[in-house]
Amino acid sequence: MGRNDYDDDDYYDEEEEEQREMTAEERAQMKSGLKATRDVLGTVPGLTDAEIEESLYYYYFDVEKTINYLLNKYAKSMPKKPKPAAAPAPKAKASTYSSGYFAGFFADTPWGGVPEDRLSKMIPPTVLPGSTGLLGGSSKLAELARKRKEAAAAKAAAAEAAAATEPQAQKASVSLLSKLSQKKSPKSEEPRMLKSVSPPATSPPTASPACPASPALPVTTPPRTAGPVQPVAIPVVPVAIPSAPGKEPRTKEDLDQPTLDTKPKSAALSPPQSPMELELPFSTPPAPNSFFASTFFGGRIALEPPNDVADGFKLFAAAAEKTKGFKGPSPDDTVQQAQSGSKGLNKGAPAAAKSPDADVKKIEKDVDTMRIDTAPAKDQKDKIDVLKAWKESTEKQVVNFVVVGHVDAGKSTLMGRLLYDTGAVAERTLQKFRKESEQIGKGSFALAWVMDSTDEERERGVTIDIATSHFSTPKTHFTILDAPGHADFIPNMIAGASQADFAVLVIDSSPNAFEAGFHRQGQTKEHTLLLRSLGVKKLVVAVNKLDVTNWSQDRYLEILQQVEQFTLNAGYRRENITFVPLAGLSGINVIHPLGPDAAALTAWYSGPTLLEALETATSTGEADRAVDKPLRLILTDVFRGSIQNPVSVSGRIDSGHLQAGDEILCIPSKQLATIKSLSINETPAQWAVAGHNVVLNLANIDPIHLRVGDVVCDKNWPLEPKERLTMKLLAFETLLPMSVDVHKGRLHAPGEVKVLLETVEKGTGVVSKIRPRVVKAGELARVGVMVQVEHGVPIETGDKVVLRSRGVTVAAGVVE
Ligand SMILES: Nc1nc2c(ncn2[C@@H]2O[C@H](COP(=O)(O)OP(=O)(O)OP(=O)(O)O)[C@@H](O)[C@H]2O)c(=O)[nH]1
Repeated sequence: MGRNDYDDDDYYDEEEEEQREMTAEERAQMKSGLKATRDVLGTVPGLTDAEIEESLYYYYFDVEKTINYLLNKYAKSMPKKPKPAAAPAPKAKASTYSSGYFAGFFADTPWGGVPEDRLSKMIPPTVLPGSTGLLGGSSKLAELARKRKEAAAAKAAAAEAAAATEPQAQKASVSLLSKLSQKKSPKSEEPRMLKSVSPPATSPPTASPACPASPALPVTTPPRTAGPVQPVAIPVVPVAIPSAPGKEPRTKEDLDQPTLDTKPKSAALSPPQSPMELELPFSTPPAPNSFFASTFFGGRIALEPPNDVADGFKLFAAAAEKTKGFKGPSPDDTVQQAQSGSKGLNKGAPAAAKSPDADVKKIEKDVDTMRIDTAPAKDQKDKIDVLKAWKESTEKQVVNFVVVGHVDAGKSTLMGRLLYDTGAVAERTLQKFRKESEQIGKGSFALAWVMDSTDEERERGVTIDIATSHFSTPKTHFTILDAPGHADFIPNMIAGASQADFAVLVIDSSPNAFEAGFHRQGQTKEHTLLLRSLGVKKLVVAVNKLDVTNWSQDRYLEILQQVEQFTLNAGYRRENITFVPLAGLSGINVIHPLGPDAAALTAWYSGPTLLEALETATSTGEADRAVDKPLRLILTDVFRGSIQNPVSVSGRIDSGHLQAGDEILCIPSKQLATIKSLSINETPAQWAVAGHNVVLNLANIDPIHLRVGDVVCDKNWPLEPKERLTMKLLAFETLLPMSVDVHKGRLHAPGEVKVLLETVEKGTGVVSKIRPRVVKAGELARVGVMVQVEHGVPIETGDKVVLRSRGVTVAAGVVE
């Protein structure tokens, strides 16, 4: 067995673990942890240093968890006034994840090397009230969210008024959380975070650190009376769009709050404002910087190592959770379920999902239909030489791109403009939206509505999937991938990015807006980095809203320099990045550079328009396509095309090619099917190659064998479904043996990080530690992941996979 292999018994050896000597690093951690714990707890009768050390060891030197545990254990003997827990968290030791740490992880990714002055503070995408747009909610969604928010606020106000007049009624209606906020007795001022998680019932158990005996977190239990919020306990519900109504967006100060803050977070303890919040025991609390963000920026600002108090809560949450899977649906499961349950999604749900009480006539009809659902596979001699046909083809090339950027950067408006100016949207439609948007005093959103209006997704009320819009030029058929919605942002983005040839990064150049999107709580950097780690190599950077700066060349260059430096450090090659100054609202330099209004721009700019940049990114994209590799197509939908086509599937061909009459293999069901006919972007076709978005009408297969996320492949080059994956990955968060969601494009499966095989040194690839107990954020490692899906998942060597846990991206890497 190779050193990277693992099997069912491959857990840590408890005895061996207990007997082994501590390393120098561990001894140092022990020393600083002991001091930090004592600093917070002070002298507690009966609490010895040995016990603190034992607890620290058990909790992987995590000070916060240790304190949590000891506080609970010695609650009774604690002095009345414990040391203010709001005191600054024990200073993390200097991070080893300095800039340049990640160099070499992605072959062409010079991670790090970010100059000091460019170091920035990043946060996960913020849920801003009413925020809208691509990868962040459409304008219509914003409207929906706003209305919901208003309704919720009105309801809350009414409840408050009623409560003021009738205390008894208040008592009955007020939620547990509001009770908590009312009980702000001195006692409740005790360090709440410290009490947030129940430690093991007795003394630190001697169970294997890999399989802590601590109980699983009470996933569904509401907080106890004096208990704090449990940020990790509740799955994200996609419809819980706004943060606490009326609450200001998070400030930098919020984010800088030490975790040991004794003050209850107002978002967590304020009375619920809506029925949704009554269900959820907390509003999204201000989160500390994610390690994902910290990892990439190598900054001093947020790079506490995992044993630091500030991140200990998260680590404890992960460790305390049973490694045998989530107790209920994982956050990403919740998102997926919400998506699947939405009206209209997966129009043709597999027959297996139908009720057994289906109408007999319907069954007969289906049987009849199945009779025509047979198609002979083509003889070899009838086959088209697809590669030859493709090379000789004068057909338009087909290209997908995903649009990202900070909230309000103007993504929807810009894409609306593109659709309108290229003729994909009729003048009449725009007029209609102008009128409608003006009626609600938001005339400037008309173009953004164009973007939303082109897809039936918005008809469903909530955009629940990746929406697509199309436009064409004489040479190219473009598909815009739009994955709106905040709560399900990352899974959708993973799916969107996995289908994209390149990305358009939209930047708001107006004063302070660029800085907000790029430096502070902005999403610009996080989007860009996540895209890169998902394999997107090309960027078109749209420096938008330059009209606001009077087409200032200086402003354009200032932005260009900063973004260029950042993207190069993030692993993009200079030749794959194109900057375009423009204004989506007026349309200057989107597809037309000229005109009287453009004089201020053309005075100093003679580069490409946005459309030209898209075409250029496209042509370089062709070379990347694996047209002559084995066929791989991940299903994005399974549906009933028509009576003649009872089983249809859609997706983008990742590699290889296919043609009508081909016999294909569906994985993981391992069922063969025949392609009766196909279409590319709704146009009937005889063949298709990598990069094409196709609908395949299948014969000789029961739809019960087909699921979204399955892979269609060449029967002669089958893909073996895997239950165990060995991954080389970059950890964005502390990684332990823990439950995770495994994402590859649309594929989404529950799994478990089963064994940490080794950590690997940057650049050199030399193994730095075998069987580490944890992989810290920022470390490169090889890990074994077990997928908890019958028959395994269609993932193969070389695939890029993202691991998420409790709605947070914890690692991304390549399957070995
Ligand atoms: N002056 C000016 N304003 C613009 C331009 N493009 C967009 N805007 C305005 O910026 C605001 C936000 O535009 P959206 O297109 O909704 O931005 P978005 O990035 O899609 O927003 P989210 O979906 O919230 O992320 C709207 O009021 C637009 O009218 C532009 O080129 N110039």
